[in-house]
Amino acid sequence: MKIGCPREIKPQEFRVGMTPAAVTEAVARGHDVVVETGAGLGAGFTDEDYAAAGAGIAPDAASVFAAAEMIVKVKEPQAAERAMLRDGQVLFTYLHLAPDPEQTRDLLASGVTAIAYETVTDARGGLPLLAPMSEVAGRLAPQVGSWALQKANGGRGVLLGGVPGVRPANVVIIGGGVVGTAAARVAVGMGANVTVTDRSVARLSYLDDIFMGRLTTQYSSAAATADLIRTADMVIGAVLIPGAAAPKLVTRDQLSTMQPGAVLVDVAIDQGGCFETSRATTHQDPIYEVDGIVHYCVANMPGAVARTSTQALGNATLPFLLALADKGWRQAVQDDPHLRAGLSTHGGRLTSAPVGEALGLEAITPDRLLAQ
Ligand SMILES: NC(=O)C1=CN([C@@H]2O[C@H](COP(=O)(O)OP(=O)(O)OC[C@H]3O[C@@H](n4cnc5c(N)ncnc54)[C@H](O)[C@@H]3O)[C@@H](O)[C@H]2O)C=CC1
Ligand SMILES: CC(=O)C(=O)O
Ligand SMILES: [Mg+2]
Repeated sequence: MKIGCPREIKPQEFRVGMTPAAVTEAVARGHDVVVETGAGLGAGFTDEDYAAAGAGIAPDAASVFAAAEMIVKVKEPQAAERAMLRDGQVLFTYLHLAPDPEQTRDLLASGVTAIAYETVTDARGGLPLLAPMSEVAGRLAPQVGSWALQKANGGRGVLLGGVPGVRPANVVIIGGGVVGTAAARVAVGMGANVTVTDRSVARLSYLDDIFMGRLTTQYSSAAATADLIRTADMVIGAVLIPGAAAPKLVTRDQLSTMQPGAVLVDVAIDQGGCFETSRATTHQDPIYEVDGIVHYCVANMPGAVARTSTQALGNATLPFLLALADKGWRQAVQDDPHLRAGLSTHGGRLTSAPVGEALGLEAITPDRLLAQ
């Protein structure tokens, strides 16, 4: 198969869809890989590294999109990229369609077969292609939140760990999955007073076990959230209902109950955000204020540590990428129900029920599509 890897064009996105190591494996199995010139530079991989791995180097994105039967990317295709997709082509990347009607419309209009990293599943109920980036974003969340808490950035001027004789900051993490657990690890390590909430008692029990008393767990309810945010210095939004738009768990009215200069870090922004006042920001301009509360809502947080993230993402995507290239998308998703869970559009049809529900569009299941 001809595999194409373009340079990411989302602002300040330095990751790349394939590492030279992934290229080597694909080429060894008889596939052709074409990489856009400069695609890996942000992650520390040069054109020479890709050429040595066996890739062809293309001068621009248009040549990559024209040549490739499968496009491998990181972020959801931007409008200029969507215009280059076509029927019969496979797109393998993050999509986050539920909060994004324009992208959904364009993917359907193009006829592309789009497989979303973030809804591919594993045998233990996890999301193996989301997890590595959630590990990164979770670790970054207290780091960027503590920067936003600094006075010069609009925050309340509170040091996360406090100092002897002065209390540490209160950090509330809503959602104790991969992001929430990684955020808790770093926030606890920085000396904050951490509370994690979740709707899964089993998950809270796991967190209680592994943190051995170094954080507090709380069942997530509207009342518990209202109570916790009043005294919070930082609230990290880390909930997920796979494929669906994030539930809004803090309303605008509630901001006035919070301490002025407190910080909201909405990691769930890529699924639309879990605070009513969240809107996606970029690494260039990451924070804004609403009613005295600082919001950090960068939808591609892992792009900030592009080398680590590219390697972690590449490790996770490689087996799926090889299956798609070796077998073709239809056989690959037929053979693997976990990869099938990522199938989002094909030939102008939406194959994700949560996206259909979020956007009011008709969707059929991947199983029905394959049976036709
Ligand atoms: N902004 C960014 O750059 C990035 C964003 N993300 C996003 O972060 C979010 C979280 O991802 P993961 O941790 O991997 O998901 P996950 O599935 O591991 O964890 C989500 C947790 O939220 C819990 N939950 C669901 N509804 C809840 C509620 N009402 N209250 C409290 N908890 C609730 C679930 O029980 C689960 O434990 C996703 O939207 C993901 O796309 C992930 C990586 C990068
Ligand atoms: C998961 C995601 O949206 C990201 O890594 O950018
Ligand atoms: Mg998006």
